[in-house]
Amino acid sequence: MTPAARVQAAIEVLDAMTGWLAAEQALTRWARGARYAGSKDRAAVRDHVFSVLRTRRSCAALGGGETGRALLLGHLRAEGADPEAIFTGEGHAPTPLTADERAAGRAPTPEEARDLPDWLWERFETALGAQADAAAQALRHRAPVCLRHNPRMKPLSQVIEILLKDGVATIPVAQVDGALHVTEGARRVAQSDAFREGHVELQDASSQAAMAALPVPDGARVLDFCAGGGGKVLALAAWHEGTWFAHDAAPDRMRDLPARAARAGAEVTLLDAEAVASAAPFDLVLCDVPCSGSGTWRRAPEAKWALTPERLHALCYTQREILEQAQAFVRPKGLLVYTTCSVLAEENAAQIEGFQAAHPGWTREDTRRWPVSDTGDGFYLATLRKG
Ligand SMILES: C[S@@+](CC[C@H](N)C(=O)[O-])C[C@H]1O[C@@H](n2cnc3c(N)ncnc32)[C@H](O)[C@@H]1O
Repeated sequence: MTPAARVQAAIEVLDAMTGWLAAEQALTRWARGARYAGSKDRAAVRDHVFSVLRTRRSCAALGGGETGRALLLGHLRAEGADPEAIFTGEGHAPTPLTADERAAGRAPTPEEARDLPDWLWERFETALGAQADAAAQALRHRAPVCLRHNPRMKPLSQVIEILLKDGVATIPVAQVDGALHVTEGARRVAQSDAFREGHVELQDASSQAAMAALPVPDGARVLDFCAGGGGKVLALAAWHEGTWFAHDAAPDRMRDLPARAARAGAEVTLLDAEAVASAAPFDLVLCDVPCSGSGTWRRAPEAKWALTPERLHALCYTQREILEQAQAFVRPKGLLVYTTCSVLAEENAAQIEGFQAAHPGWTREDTRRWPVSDTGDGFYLATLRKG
């Protein structure tokens, strides 16, 4: 495909999403009907679509509208590219720009340039103060790809070499032991020997730093109460000796966990709700709760446009319910750990304050926040000890 044909494909994918078809679904549907597209074409179309979604509001201002064509036009203008050279109508290129399209578009206002809905900007300011703008700006750019080294396998220096042989270049992340920032070949990670043999896992550096901050006693019985794919419990199992349990209200979300655990040489027991109750109490219960994902919106940029105050309210309700359920499974003097990949105060500090108000016997031992940065997502951690 030519660069212009890739732009046309991205326009079609964005138009298919206007009925709220998710980006991944719209891309898959397009790829099924575009057998001629190679992996580089698919990657380029995906990059266009995700770049637009991260910066949708400023692209709409620059392109003069919300259609796929206007958004791509705005994106090209933002990148300093010459839209006339792409919108040629030749081959599979987008048809030439009309006079109206040439005249449409303007520089984004400061509000539009943040690429956040206004109601969320207010929440960013409340939660992050002077750092709010940096967070909004960071969310406009592509996310870093990070790996977690498994110290139970080969030493880190050897693993870096093994990855390099498979075309994956990495550099260690400062201040996060064992975290590697992929600088080249991110799309080759899943096929690399180092990944298939369990030397590394894909995991954001902030999540790794948060798990590394947990005081897990030797031999602890640990329950990952919202385990999903198990990234958090697998990180803990790689660093500590303990007995590891995983639960999720949607058990299907744990379907990859046994294979991931086997690859990492870890043993994790999956528990349904009844089994959690009979296996309790635990020394540490981790609640990596469902959240707005506001610290990770550069990976899932549709979410920042789809979130509503009502949906946020419902998420906060679920988070409270989860804490309430999970606290009952912690042994006396044990730890309850609450984490989100959100930067919003109502999902973070306010939840912990609410919990402590309802449960005065618990002491807060630690609270940490990771900003959205070049190497990691926005992340929040609070550790509470039962009285
Ligand atoms: C943020 S995700 C977890 C990600 C996972 N810990 C990881 O590192 O990959 C939140 C998970 O909480 C689960 N969940 C939602 N409500 C729950 C509940 N009431 N009890 C337990 N898990 C719940 C969801 O199914 C989802 O898999």
